[in-house]
Amino acid sequence: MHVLVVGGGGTIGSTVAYTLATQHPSLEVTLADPKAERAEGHAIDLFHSRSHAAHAIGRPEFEASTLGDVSVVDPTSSPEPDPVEAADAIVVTASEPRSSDSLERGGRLSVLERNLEIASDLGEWFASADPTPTVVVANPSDRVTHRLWEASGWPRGSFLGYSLSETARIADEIARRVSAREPSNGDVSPADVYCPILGEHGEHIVPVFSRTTVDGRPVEFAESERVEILDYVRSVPYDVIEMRDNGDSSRWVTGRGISLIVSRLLEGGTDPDADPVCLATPLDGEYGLKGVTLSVPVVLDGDGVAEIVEWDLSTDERERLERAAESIRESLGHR
Ligand SMILES: NC(=O)c1ccc[n+]([C@@H]2O[C@H](COP(=O)([O-])OP(=O)(O)OC[C@H]3O[C@@H](n4cnc5c(N)ncnc54)[C@H](O)[C@@H]3O)[C@@H](O)[C@H]2O)c1
Ligand SMILES: O=C(O)C[C@H](O)C(=O)O
Repeated sequence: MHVLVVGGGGTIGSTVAYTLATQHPSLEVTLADPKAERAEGHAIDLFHSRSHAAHAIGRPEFEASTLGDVSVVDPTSSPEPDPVEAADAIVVTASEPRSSDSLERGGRLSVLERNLEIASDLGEWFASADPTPTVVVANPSDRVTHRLWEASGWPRGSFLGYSLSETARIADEIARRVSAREPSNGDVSPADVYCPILGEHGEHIVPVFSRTTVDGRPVEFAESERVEILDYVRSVPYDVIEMRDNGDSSRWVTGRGISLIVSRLLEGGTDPDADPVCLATPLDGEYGLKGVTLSVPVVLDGDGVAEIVEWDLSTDERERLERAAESIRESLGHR
């Protein structure tokens, strides 16, 4: 199996590559980045990190003969053989560098114009290869996913815009709040919280409070609490950036979430009886929306989105989803 990480010399791309390479020692990983030397620095380090584990430290983690390679290509030099053709899954983290405008809430939109141009170029590159499931991380991820889909000519189900970190963030905040309500019951773990999030990866997130559970039981929040929960989810990635000297965004939760999605794609999809996962995919009438890409519940197979699941939403959730769609359409110039 082969994964291509486009933007693999950067923070998120190299973190995804590390996570995948250590989880799947035989996986071939290619890092595509115009900063090829920087990518090569990651590739050498990554290869050492995975080959390390074949040596006996008490016992080897895997058989040395199954070790996969980590390689680098410069996408601007028409690499042959084409790594897009070789890939079983692609991750796109290619992005304009973070600017001073991107350091606060709403900052994802500051790289819109340049990242749409990058997406158009990548789409042209991808177009000559067979459709391959592609997880899009570069921000603003829903708009970039939409542009990449349009430019590639691949089926819409090939594209999955990544927005899942918000699910981890909201679970953490809900666990804290529910624990504080009844301290005598002990702490609730975020692992016991289920709160899917639809909509935009940005200010227009739509937490589905009507389906939220703690330990499998429905949980209610007053409107004032919902506002505070939303505020936390929107702000915390920017607090993380600031705490890390405005250098990198949330590489660990993002790297882990993307690696989980890629792992499921390589295994042939999600379990049919598991909860759907919320990822951005181009819509064609689902939820009454067309010509826009935003996060909705999806079931995965080995090619990408096998099915978009249409949940019954509350009136407030539906209106918020429509507002998210409007905001995305507007910034793409689609009215
Ligand atoms: N969706 C999410 O949840 C989420 C989370 C974190 C970061 N992000 C976004 O992911 C993107 C990457 O973040 P980062 O911190 O890794 O940035 P980064 O600047 O460290 O890395 C971006 C990399 O893309 C490369 N690149 C630029 N143009 C390219 C092209 N045409 N082809 C291939 N590579 C190209 C750059 O050389 C650089 O190495 C940003 O847009 C960021 O906002 C999204
Ligand atoms: O890169 C960012 O601006 C933040 C990122 O989208 C995140 O959710 O961590």
